[in-house]
Amino acid sequence: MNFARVIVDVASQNTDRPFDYKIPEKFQGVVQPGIRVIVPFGPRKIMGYVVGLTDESSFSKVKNISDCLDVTPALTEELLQLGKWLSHQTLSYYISCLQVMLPQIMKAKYRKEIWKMTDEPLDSELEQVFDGRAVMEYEEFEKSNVSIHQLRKHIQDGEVDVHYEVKSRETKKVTRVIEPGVDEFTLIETLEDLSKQAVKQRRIVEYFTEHKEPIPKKQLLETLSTTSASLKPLIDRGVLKEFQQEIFRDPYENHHFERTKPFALTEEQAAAIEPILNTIQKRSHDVFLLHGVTGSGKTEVYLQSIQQVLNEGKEAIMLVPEIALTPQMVERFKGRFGSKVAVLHSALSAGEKYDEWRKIQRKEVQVVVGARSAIFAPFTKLGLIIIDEEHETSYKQEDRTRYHARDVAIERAKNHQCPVVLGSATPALETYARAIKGNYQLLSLKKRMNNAKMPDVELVDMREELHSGNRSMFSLVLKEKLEDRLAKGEQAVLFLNRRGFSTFVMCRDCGHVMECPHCDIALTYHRRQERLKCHYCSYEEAVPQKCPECESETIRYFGTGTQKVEEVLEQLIPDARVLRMDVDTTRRKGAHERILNQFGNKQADILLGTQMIAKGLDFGNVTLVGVLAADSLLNLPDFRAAEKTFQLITQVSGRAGRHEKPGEVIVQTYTPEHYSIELASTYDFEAFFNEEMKLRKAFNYPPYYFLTLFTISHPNQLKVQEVTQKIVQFMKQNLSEQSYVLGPTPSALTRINNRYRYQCMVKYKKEPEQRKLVQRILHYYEEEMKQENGLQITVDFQPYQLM
Ligand SMILES: Nc1ncnc2c1ncn2[C@@H]1O[C@H](COP(=O)(O)OP(=O)(O)OP(=O)(O)O)[C@@H](O)[C@H]1O
Ligand SMILES: [Zn+2]
Ligand SMILES: [Zn+2]
Repeated sequence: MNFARVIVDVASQNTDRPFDYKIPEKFQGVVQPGIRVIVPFGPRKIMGYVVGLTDESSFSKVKNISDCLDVTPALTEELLQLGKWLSHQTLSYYISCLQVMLPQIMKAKYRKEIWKMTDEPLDSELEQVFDGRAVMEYEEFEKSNVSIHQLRKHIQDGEVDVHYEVKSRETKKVTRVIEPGVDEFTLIETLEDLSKQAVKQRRIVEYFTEHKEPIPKKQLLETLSTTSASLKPLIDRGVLKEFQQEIFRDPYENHHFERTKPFALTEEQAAAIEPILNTIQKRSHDVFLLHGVTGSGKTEVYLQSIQQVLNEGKEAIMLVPEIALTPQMVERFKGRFGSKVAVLHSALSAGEKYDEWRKIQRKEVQVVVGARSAIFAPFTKLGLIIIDEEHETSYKQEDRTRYHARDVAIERAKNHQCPVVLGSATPALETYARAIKGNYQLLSLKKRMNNAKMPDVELVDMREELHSGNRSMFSLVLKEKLEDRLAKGEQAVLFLNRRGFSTFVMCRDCGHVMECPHCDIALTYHRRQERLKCHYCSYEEAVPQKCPECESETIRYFGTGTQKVEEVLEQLIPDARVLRMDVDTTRRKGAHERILNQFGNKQADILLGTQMIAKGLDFGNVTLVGVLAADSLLNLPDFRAAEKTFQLITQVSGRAGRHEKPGEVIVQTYTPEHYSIELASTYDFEAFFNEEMKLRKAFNYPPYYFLTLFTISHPNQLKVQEVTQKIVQFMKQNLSEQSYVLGPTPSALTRINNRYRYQCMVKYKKEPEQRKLVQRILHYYEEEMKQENGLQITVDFQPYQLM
């Protein structure tokens, strides 16, 4: 093959196709689909992905590939195909889809430099900037007063040139390793030949008569307390070999994982796992929904399914939501499968992530446990994909390539002819509807382990609490129960939902709320620094002493943060030992784990936290769960608000009474009559599903209709309105009668970072031509979207964030 087809690292409509490059002699055989190369492109050199090889090119002037960045393909043939599919699904550039599948660190880094091409001094200030050097960073020129016209003139005169350097960022950590270079007998012979004085050499050879495996040089020298000087003659004689070996940064290096054995499955578990195991053995594709109440032993079903896959010599991907990827969770998989497991999640450093990814690529592991992007693990013999807590919206990527891991999982499983298992106690409405229709196979676990009861849920009406004179954020019952557990030496979990909930500052006299001057949104009060911050742009200011509107001094903080709850709790129950777990207390590496360990070791009575504690926790001594403000999600402008509320209450309640001791849940709410709260308190998923489906049907929402959301933004409000209006009209004209095109509507977050935001929402059942229409729109506005701070149009074919 003489030519390679390359997707270049430039995300634009014009470059969204393969370019042909000639494969120079020296790279023949090395260049193959999936490897990363460096190619000339216009005046510069950039990175690209080889997606195919061909003997002939229809272009007359074809440039050479400059360099290869990989020896082993970074992307498998299947992933190259998947990238194509992804780019069609999400209407993103192929290059963006290829990059989303690889660790961040493998993206190229570009450096722009200016090279002086003459020995004569330049007749401008640029000469001073060069300061006697032949090469300088482009940035230095930008910082100087030399104009771009001046630079251009020098370039035209051939006196300077602008170079683009491509750097690959990944670094492999290597170490020098020693191993025997001869067989055991020769080693023994050598030992006999060595003079008695060569004590150190003798010791080394002796060591290797007993140890055949390679050992890091440093470790060898330390173990035998010797030096390189004694090693060298042995290496020179060929008795020992020294070489470089790649070592992996293992984030779990210092952990000891207790090996676990499979449990004997309960009757329910056995019935649920059987069809999964059958499908694995038959090597066919199917999608299962494992609907199991919290604590019903879903994880054990996953573990034993994976075991089956390994027995078949195949590989498995296990997806877990980022916040549930706790050390406890990792331990369950490492404990069962040991070093066969790689872990991919965002808390790892870029280097660690790359190393975990390399273990997969080098076939050193057969199981990957990870968050969303682990769905792209470069396995070639996939036998199973599991998505735990499948309803979690974090499986949807919210920028650039807006993919949903569930869709990608199903696509990959089709490619590999293997099953997908979606698991949840509260499946997404869309998923459950498909399972009922028979598109997915429904498997149920209705009972908790050991037939433990689901904890009783008591709803506390906070309005009544207020009427009876209790102004605290803790109801009397909750306070009493907390004290009761404390007395018994049992533990409690307190959950505060912070999504859509924040501490804002308001004037009690005139009602003025402190807002961000760039975004139409209230500023959040940060107590530690006594500052107000915007969570959408980086704006911040000091807390004012007086109201900027009416000069009153009665400025007050509203809303509830975990810090605030902690303080109140300290006054309410001074003896309680409280651990707080939220973004603030878990920022440091390992903090998450430390807090959970402390709680597990009973060094605290109460674990207070946000979303982070809603999932995956499995502590037997927890017998009480309190939900402080159950309705905070309900008021969001989102048609999934009720669904999210139901899911969250169910998940949190599931943390209590998981082992021998029975559990209890207190849910504080201002709207106990809301069906999502009422039905969550009786664990009635079916009833909730039916109720919610009625509403979705009435308002034409998923799963009855599909949605497409356009978000248009620009600094000028009139401009945004005008463009949105045009898009609405265009879609109305071209879509079928059965579809609804809504808009232009200001987004719930109408202004972010000084940009106005409007929406157009399309509700449809079947529009096979829709993507083409959207493409035409994007094409039409392409020029305007290229301008800095210009028009932005994002299109989401499966929107979860509607604000
Ligand atoms: N067959 C079994 N025999 C004995 N114990 C089991 C069995 N299966 C699971 N368990 C134990 O029961 C507890 C609950 O199981 P698990 O955590 O797997 O439930 P889950 O359905 O994944 O829960 P959640 O959705 O709430 O996270 C765990 O401590 C687990 O080790
Ligand atoms: Zn005021
Ligand atoms: Zn802002």
